[in-house]
Amino acid sequence: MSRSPSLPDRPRLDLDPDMTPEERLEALRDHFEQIVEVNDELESQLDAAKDRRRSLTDDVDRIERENEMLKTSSLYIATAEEVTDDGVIVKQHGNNQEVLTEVSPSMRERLEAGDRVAINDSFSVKEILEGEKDARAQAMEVDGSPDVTYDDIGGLEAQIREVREAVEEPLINAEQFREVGIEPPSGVLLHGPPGTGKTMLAKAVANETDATFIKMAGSELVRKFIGEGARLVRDLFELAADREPAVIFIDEIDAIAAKRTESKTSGDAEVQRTMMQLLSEMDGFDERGEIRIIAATNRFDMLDRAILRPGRFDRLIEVPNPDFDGRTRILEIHTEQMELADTVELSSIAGKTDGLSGAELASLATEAGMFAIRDQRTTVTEADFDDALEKIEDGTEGGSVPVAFA
Ligand SMILES: Nc1ncnc2c1ncn2[C@@H]1O[C@H](COP(=O)(O)OP(=O)(O)OP(=O)(O)O)[C@@H](O)[C@H]1O
Repeated sequence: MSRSPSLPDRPRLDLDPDMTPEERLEALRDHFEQIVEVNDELESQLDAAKDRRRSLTDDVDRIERENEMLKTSSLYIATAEEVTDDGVIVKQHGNNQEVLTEVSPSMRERLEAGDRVAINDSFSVKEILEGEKDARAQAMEVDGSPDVTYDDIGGLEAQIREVREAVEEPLINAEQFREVGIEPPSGVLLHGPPGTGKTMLAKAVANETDATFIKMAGSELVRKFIGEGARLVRDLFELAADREPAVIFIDEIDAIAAKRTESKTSGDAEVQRTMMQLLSEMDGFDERGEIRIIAATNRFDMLDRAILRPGRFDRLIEVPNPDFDGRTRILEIHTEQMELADTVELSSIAGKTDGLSGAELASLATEAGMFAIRDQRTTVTEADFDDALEKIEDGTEGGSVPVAFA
């Protein structure tokens, strides 16, 4: 810090009684000039001091802001790896940095190895993230033996054929692919409107190949597990390797693989990291063994084309809303267990339901059953289907899409 400049000496007036009036006048003039000089000097010192005060005030404001930011600054997510006598070893997510840190005795009592914790810049454990212990379990749906079969899927014969060829064959006849010397498609992307059977297709392939079905929803990765997307994608592939043969199903992939937008918010950076992790997992996937990847989207137009390059999601399968035959078959499937009146013509209902998805047709069947129950009947009539259709159409017009009962 610079020292304050010293004050100028106060001018002295020495008047000798023996002085002539002229000499006295001269001395007074000199004294006056000295006073003016000192005054100028003091004024310039005052200006400098004011400048300095302004700059110090700016510094104080800046430090106060920084202090405020530090007090409210983000915490990082880490896993407590080991609780030792010397402290706790935590591993920060994202950069995998491991540090030994101290915790308060009360926190230490509650902390167990494997807990997810929030740490600050100096790695102090600020919080134990209860209930979120196993993000991996929450973010992924693992089904060792899904019970959906191809027969449960209506109206998607061509899509079933393509999925079988792209996913099932390479899993069952891996050796044959090697002998012929061709690479099976890396990933399959199912795209089409919501509720058309994309998830069912992925589950049916896993069922048919006795593979574990592992589902992860892209939207959840970016909404619920902020800051952990990339790690969870890595975990997903690790889990699939542990459980092979496995079918990885990434639903709503558009949430992590949308075209890059102009904005550069931290949220975008995080989504970007998650997508890069997915791409790198897929690119390093030659030695993957018996793992196949299926992704699904309702927003094909939004996808970043990088994920469609060869070696990534290079087999595109469109899964549209069902046509007339498809709707008839879906209605057959979903009314199989229902007591229908002999007069019910499913083809007639299919004729009235153009534009409805498989999920909406499933919902229609359930709603029709509800109308019969309300009327205390055990047999469902075509009028029940008409009432149900009206209700579903009202719901759709109001903006809410009916929920399908799987
Ligand atoms: N083609 C179909 N055949 C029979 N049932 C179907 C069909 N499509 C959808 N359904 C019914 O709708 C439910 C939801 O379908 P599914 O989850 O497979 O759709 P999705 O295309 O994955 O939807 P989203 O894009 O919203 O995730 C299924 O459990 C089933 O009851």
